Amino acid sequence: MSTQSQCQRFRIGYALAPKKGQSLIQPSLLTKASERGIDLIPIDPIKPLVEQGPFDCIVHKLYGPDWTRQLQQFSSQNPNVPIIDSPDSIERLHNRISMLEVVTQLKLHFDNEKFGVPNQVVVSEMKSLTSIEDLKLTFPVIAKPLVADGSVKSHQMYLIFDSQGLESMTAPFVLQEFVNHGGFIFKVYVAGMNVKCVKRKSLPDISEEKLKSLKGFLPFSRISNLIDNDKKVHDDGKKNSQGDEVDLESVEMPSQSFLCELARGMREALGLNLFNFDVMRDARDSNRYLIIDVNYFPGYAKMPGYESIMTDFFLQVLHKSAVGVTE
Ligand SMILES: Nc1ncnc2c1ncn2[C@@H]1O[C@H](COP(=O)(O)OP(=O)(O)OP(=O)(O)O)[C@@H](O)[C@H]1O
Ligand SMILES: O=P(O)(O)O[C@H]1[C@H](OP(=O)(O)O)[C@@H](OP(=O)(O)O)[C@@H](O)[C@@H](O)[C@@H]1OP(=O)(O)O
Ligand SMILES: [Mg+2]
Ligand SMILES: [Mg+2]
Repeated sequence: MSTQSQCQRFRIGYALAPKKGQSLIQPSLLTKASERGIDLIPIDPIKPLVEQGPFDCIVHKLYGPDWTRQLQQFSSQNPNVPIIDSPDSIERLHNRISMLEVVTQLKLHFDNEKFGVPNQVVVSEMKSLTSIEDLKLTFPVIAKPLVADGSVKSHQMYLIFDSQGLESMTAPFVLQEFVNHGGFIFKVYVAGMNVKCVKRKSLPDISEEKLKSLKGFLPFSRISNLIDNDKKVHDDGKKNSQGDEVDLESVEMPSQSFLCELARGMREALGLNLFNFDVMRDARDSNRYLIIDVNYFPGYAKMPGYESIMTDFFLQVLHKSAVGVTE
């Protein structure tokens, strides 16, 4: 998109929790957006949205019936102003089953790559829990909260090694098979048509040998949320299952065309513009990719060059909206 002429400026309102606003709306983003004709304006969630503005677009990551009502009222008075994204579409990512169902329903085919999700089941109540074999899973498994609503507890997980560990859990939770994947994951950030893949540290592989010595369960949370500054994946044993240290730098990225096509499919199926998804490369088959998590409006500021990517996205939305109006 060319730089906007000085006379034509766009106003994008953003409604974010204070901590999120501070991490995303950095001076570098404000400057980049302004240079390209966009003013990013904070929305006060306490005041009526319809009394704020005018806006050419709204981006948000707030939840709750009152905020949804505010968005509906604003949309009814401003039907041509894009709301990024619709609360109904976002809601699908707040459940760890529905967030991945979309992936299993994608009708995409690639020459080399295979993709899917790990085997998983919902345990709604402990009394229905029988054996791991009945669940058609094998240890180790990961217990993840069924609800992924952004609360701290929605990121609290447990690596489970045996039936004793399983019986220690509190339902409801999703039980997902643990797949060895080399101690790193790919985090694929999507902002409209813009797709950016980064590498992050992950749980280390668990060899059959090591599994024999592991008992009960091991709690963990948000291990892939931080950026590895030294580009190395360090696990507790400092070695992956092959016995050598994993160097993120040496990890080969999946093909960009595969990721872009996967992102396009998810974007259309989810009806969302702003999300990322975590992808593991199966340690047993380097062409097999497993999607394990989809997050709404993630931490884009951790993405290299996020200022240009976000501004490109904003301009694409504004252009589409302007063309839509004249059509
Ligand atoms: N099925 C799996 N097999 C192996 N490792 C896994 C699996 N699922 C999750 N992990 C590891 O646990 C980490 C956290 O899992 P997940 O991404 O589902 O949690 P989250 O709290 O939603 O994370 P985020 O901060 O990305 O939202 C993953 O990044 C990966 O390192
Ligand atoms: O800041 P937020 O509350 O949006 O936290 C999001 C967090 O971004 P940040 O921690 O860098 O900000 C994201 O990390 P990356 O995937 O980008 O690594 C991811 O963990 C999301 O799941 C979180 O959203 P939530 O699931 O909790 O709603
Ligand atoms: Mg994740
Ligand atoms: Mg997540």
